[in-house]
Amino acid sequence: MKDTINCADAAANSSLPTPLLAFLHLLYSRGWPSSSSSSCVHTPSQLLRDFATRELNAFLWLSLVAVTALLLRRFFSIFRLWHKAKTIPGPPSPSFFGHCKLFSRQNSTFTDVLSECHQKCGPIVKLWLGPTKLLVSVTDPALIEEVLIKAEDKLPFTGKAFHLAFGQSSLFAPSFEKVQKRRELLANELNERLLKNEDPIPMKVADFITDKIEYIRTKGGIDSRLVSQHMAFTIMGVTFFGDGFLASPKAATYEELFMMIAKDAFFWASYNVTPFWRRGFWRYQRLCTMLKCLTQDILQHCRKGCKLFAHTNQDVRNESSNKEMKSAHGAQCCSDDVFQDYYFFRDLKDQQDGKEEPCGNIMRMMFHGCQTTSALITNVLTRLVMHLEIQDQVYSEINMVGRNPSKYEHEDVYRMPLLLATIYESARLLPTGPMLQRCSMKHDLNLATGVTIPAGAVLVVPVELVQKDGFSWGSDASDFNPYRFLSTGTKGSGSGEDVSIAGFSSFVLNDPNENAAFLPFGFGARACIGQKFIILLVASLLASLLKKYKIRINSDSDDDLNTTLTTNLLPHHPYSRILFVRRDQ
Ligand code: HEM
Repeated sequence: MKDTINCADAAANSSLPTPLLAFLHLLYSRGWPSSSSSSCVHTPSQLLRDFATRELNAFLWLSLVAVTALLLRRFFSIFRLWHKAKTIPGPPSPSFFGHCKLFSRQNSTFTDVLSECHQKCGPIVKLWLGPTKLLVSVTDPALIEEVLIKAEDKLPFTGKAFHLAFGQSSLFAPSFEKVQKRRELLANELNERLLKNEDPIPMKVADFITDKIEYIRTKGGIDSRLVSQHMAFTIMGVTFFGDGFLASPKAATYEELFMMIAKDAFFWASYNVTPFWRRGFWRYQRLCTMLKCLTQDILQHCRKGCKLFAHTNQDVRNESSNKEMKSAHGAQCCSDDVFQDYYFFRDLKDQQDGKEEPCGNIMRMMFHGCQTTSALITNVLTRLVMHLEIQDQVYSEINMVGRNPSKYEHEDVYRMPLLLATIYESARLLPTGPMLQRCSMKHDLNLATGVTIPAGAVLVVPVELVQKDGFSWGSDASDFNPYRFLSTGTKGSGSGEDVSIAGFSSFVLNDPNENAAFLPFGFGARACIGQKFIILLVASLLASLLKKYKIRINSDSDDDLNTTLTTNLLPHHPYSRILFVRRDQ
């Protein structure tokens, strides 16, 4: 036939590119298309179309197989989760969507829901938060220890909040493997710092904070949350940036920016897909960028000592920073050598890989340290205001240790067991976070009791419940009683009466971590590494303050306090208006 030609010839006569020609020749020589052999009558374009169709079909088939395999895998893992979860007690999931009726009740918090479930089902319960989201809560101290040791990873959500705000870095990442090295380095650095410095809080820091309190005091009642925030920020700033932080004109702006970011960090991280389409998100990202620049600036400032102090930047200065500058005027600035001594991440910096955000770890530690320390100080101040008898006893104890009113060394702080016990007891009654969370994405967790927690389940320890459990803490578990952490030579735990009989010297502080139900700093592989460090710092700071001031309720808002006390709101809203009354007045 005239208009039909042999495939190979047709290809040869056409204007197709040489590599394609060679490819078609190859196909033809191998008998493709199979049906035609020597009597092939395809035109070159038909040949190409056939080829493209076959390729497309093959691609579609492969995609279908891959998607089906993925879906089957997902289906299998959900089925496995449901099947394995059967052995864990807990309320049934009433709907296909897994919604638990317990959550729809008004005014009940998540902790209330868990408390109810534990009362009904025992120390380990499951809760379905959706058809694929299984939460397992544990309240038995022995089980908690086992779970927190065995499960080392955290939920991806935790890392996401830090990542969105402070860029890529390894501290506080979900995977234990990623954080392990950094944790060790940081823990060594903190221990070294404790060994090297005799006084946990340098005198100039205590004086700086006292100046600040004096300044706010002239205005009347103090918001305990605000003053605690300033204290926490100053302690953390000096810890991570060195003494130069006290003189930094940008410190006040830095604090403000941190607080704004802290308010929204977990909200933006709660989106499964990063919400690029929300304008608020971009505003938040701009704040984060400003924070990163400011962190670098402050580091530079501290490195240069006083050189930057004279430099003014109208964009970032505001009225409060002016005041801060005035009160910081007396603070010494550090030289480069001293700065090297203080620069917390000097060792960690060398190990930083190229992908990590510069200063990412400092920002993470400032964020965590400021939030938790500020909450702890507010909590202790509130307890001292509510329990004036304990405040008086703590004051007597501080007086007995005596010495310089602004400066307490480690030794001195260890001789103040009641003050330390007051801090521990405050942290017990109101932990900074209501839950500890872990997960194991790859492997099931087999507990000694025979229960298996399937891979992918979220594990939580409701710290608030555990730390107020009568079984672990006795019949007065809900009361504020720092003496539970003290013992006298003759009997177990002490009491206020023992003070008048035997004096403070007869008290010994028990290690609170001996009680597996004491968890304000977590436990296990991911436990807080700052516990010892921060307790010493906060105790030393409070000793300096209590030596100078009585802390009292602001009489204008007595009614608020009474309401707080009588309605048991304290656990969720620590009392906020207090007065610092000078003892020498
Ligand atoms: C009152 C102050 C603080 C409280 C109440 C607190 C509490 C906590 C808690 C509950 C955890 C999680 C533990 C767990 O899941 O088992 C944690 C982790 C951590 N904390 Fe603190 N913390 C405080 C201060 C600090 C300070 C001052 C530092 C460092 C200087 C620090 C460094 C860390 C680190 C590095 C982690 C581990 C992060 C990880 O492995 O992902 N903390 N903290």
